[in-house]
Amino acid sequence: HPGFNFGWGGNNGPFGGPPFGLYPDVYRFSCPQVNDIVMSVLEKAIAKEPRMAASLLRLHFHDCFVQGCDASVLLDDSATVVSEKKSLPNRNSLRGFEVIDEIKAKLEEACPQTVSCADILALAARASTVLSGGPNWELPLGRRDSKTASLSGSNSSIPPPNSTLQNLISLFKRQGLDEVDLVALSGGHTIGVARCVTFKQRLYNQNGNNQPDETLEKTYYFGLKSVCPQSGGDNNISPLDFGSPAKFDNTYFKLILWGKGLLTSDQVLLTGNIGNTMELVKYYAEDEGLFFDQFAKSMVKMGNISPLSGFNGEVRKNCRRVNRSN
Ligand code: HEM
Ligand SMILES: [Ca+2]
Ligand SMILES: [Ca+2]
Repeated sequence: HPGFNFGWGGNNGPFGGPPFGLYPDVYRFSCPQVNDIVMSVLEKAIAKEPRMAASLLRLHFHDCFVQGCDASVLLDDSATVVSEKKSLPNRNSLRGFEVIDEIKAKLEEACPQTVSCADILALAARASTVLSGGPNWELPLGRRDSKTASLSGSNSSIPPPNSTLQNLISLFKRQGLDEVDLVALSGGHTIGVARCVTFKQRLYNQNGNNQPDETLEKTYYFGLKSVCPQSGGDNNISPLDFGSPAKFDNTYFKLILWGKGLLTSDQVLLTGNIGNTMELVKYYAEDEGLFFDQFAKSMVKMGNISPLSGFNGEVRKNCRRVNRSN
């Protein structure tokens, strides 16, 4: 939108946020250093703990799938808010909130009440991808923050790890995302880990017959059993991509071809037998550049799910709570 840069990202005045939807240059005048600040905090955080990149990427996903990308996921319980942090997909699982707080604090110092928490999540997801060796992309900004959260939405909209391919496709479709987006974005599992409780069913009772998932490669299966016993050990963790858990690459797709996808939702992209997801897994396993290009496009698409703009929402001062109305 050249010519539309009026500094609307300021968000302080009566005109609220950008009236023209999201665009990359929103903070050009109001907070030109926004990306540098995000990058510098994350460089340190990820150097200290590589997994933090994965946790932040996932945070943006879990935000966007519930009420859109509005930072609803960051709100704590309060008199008016029932937090999403307690939902089945989120509790004992989502992490990175302190790092988001740190970025927000630095941004409030540099450009008070300007950069929304929803934009911080989108910027942190991109920075995490880049710092892990993945693609960069031009990121539309100008999202505003919600005054509400949806615990029930979080429970119903985020796909569970034992989803069938049909289920995954329909949950993504509800967000305006297609099968290409589903396969590319699942590639986010090229970094990070999952808890035993999220893949245990595959090891011991996939179809209610007390048998493991047949699509699990045998040596991988035995390895997983040692991390994830039939009873107990629910919080033991295993990499989603054991080939390169801290590197953003296409190893995730290669492992799926070899029957070494960790979650049911990973493996069914190959074996689910609907549409062209199998071909897409093969393409991305063969051609990392193709995966990177599509991942970037699909991240922009996911980041555009129902943003609040204009007069809607607010720019929170503290990402964990809504601003006071008086
Ligand atoms: C396709 C449907 C998806 C399902 C069923 C799914 C499920 C899961 C589950 C069960 C975990 C482990 C959580 C835990 O053990 O506490 C996980 C982790 C993760 N997910 Fe997904 N996910 C999906 C899509 C995505 C997407 C679209 C992204 C981002 C683009 C993503 C990024 C991640 C990352 C990076 C982690 C690791 C987090 C960490 O190590 O802290 N996932 N996912
Ligand atoms: Ca949200
Ligand atoms: Ca990897």
